[in-house]
Amino acid sequence: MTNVKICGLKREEDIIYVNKLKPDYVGFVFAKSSRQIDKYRAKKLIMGLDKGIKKVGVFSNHSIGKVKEIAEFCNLDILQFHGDEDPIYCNSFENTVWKAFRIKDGNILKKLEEYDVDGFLLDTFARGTYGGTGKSFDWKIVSNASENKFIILAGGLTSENVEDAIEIVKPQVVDVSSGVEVCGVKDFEKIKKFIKKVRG
Ligand SMILES: O=C(O)c1ccccc1NCC(=O)[C@H](O)[C@H](O)COP(=O)(O)O
Repeated sequence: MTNVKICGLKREEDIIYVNKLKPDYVGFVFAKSSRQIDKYRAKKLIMGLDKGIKKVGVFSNHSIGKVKEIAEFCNLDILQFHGDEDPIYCNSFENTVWKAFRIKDGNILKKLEEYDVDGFLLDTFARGTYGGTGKSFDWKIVSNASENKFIILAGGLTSENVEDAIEIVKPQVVDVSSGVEVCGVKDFEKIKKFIKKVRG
């Protein structure tokens, strides 16, 4: 079964939505973004979150000390590194680590082999931004990646395309942000439809 991550929660309403709809993971963005929140807001939201939902912190080129401080303060389960973090950086934490790779073409696949992390998040390359673009990439490039790696597929997923994406990539997790938003905020019906399409 493919698990679901809903990324970029910011509001109390978002927590109410996910507590009802029960994705497997939710993401809090500490990277620079319109979805960025600080550790105090994240902790407040996490206190109201259903205990069965795993909490992912999204970082981008933060110092190791800063990540550890936020992870402990917010009691994060998973650290997702969306910037230019190298393998040594990624192995500096006790938590589960997912490293994001932004796909432009097949050349990036060699890069994955340099990392010994718990999950490989495959997202779309877009110049000048690290994630949350709402743009998808050619999934055929990574169609074999989940044979020997834990793959989180991201980038422009929606309730309309997620079934095709799962069929081609067979990821362990699908990750969505823009595709479940209306006017920049999370939308209950869109999240519901997305999860229904993934779980059947
Ligand atoms: O979501 C952001 O704004 C963001 C900004 C900077 C780094 C990472 C970010 N998001 C990480 C995620 O896990 C997103 O869910 C993923 O990039 C997919 O986003 P989308 O294409 O909007 O579904």
